[in-house]
Amino acid sequence: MSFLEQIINTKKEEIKNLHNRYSLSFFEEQEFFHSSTLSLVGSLFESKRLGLIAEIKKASPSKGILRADFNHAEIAKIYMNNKVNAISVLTDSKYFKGSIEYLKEIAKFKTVPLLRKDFIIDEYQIFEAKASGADVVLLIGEALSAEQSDSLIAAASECNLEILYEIHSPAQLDKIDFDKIKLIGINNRNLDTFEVDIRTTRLIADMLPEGTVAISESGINTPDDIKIISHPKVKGLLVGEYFMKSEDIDKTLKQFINILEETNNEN
Ligand SMILES: O=C(O)c1ccccc1NCC(=O)[C@H](O)[C@H](O)COP(=O)(O)O
Repeated sequence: MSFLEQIINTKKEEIKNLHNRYSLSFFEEQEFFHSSTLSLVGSLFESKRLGLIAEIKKASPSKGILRADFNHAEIAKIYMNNKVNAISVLTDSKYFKGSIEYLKEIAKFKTVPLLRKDFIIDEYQIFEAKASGADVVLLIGEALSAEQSDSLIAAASECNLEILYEIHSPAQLDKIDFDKIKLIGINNRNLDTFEVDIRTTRLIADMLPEGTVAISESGINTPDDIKIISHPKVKGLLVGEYFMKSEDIDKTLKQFINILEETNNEN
């Protein structure tokens, strides 16, 4: 069984519990379910530099615990104070030590769009995301059939949530309905082997149709990485581990944003 299949099996169990515990009306009764959302796409287009989605990620399956003194709310405040374009909140508990509660708490003081980062395979997870204050949901192409994709896209649209549709190989492009999907996450990490190759971004960005915007995800640390990723269709980066491992997240983030601004001025 591949690692992704293993995660999806865990999700199926979690979703059974979610269905048993909550009715759809429970989500509809939550305050966030009816509040307006913040636009990641809008933020990327308004940005004068390459966009940045900074991730809140306590642990990863490939590296284990990334940050011992982890405090989701403090990290979120640092990200917001530095005006990142969005915050990605890992809500998977088993493999990433995340929580949907982190998303709910951060949403109470959000000033930038929040991405629910999880392995979404069921509409209930979309309704839960909206009820917890998310603005964007991640859909992972490799984890979904065409039918599942269609119903999740419809549910996200019903909830007024934007979609970041993630792929990590050119073969996964064939499944995408580009009339509905405009924001593509190109994951430089192979989800089964955990291998990272940041050249994946340009390889796939070259194949995207006009009107599509890409975010490069995973394994991004240095100014050289940013240069290798640079491509007209790539409007943003998603960075987790690099910030999580920093002794001083605020300082590291400021330096990173300076590099993004300098890179922009050079182009
Ligand atoms: O992070 C992992 O090890 C991982 C393993 C298997 C599936 C997904 C995984 N990560 C999810 C992500 O996409 C990353 O958290 C995100 O792109 C940030 O990557 P990084 O900057 O390398 O932390």
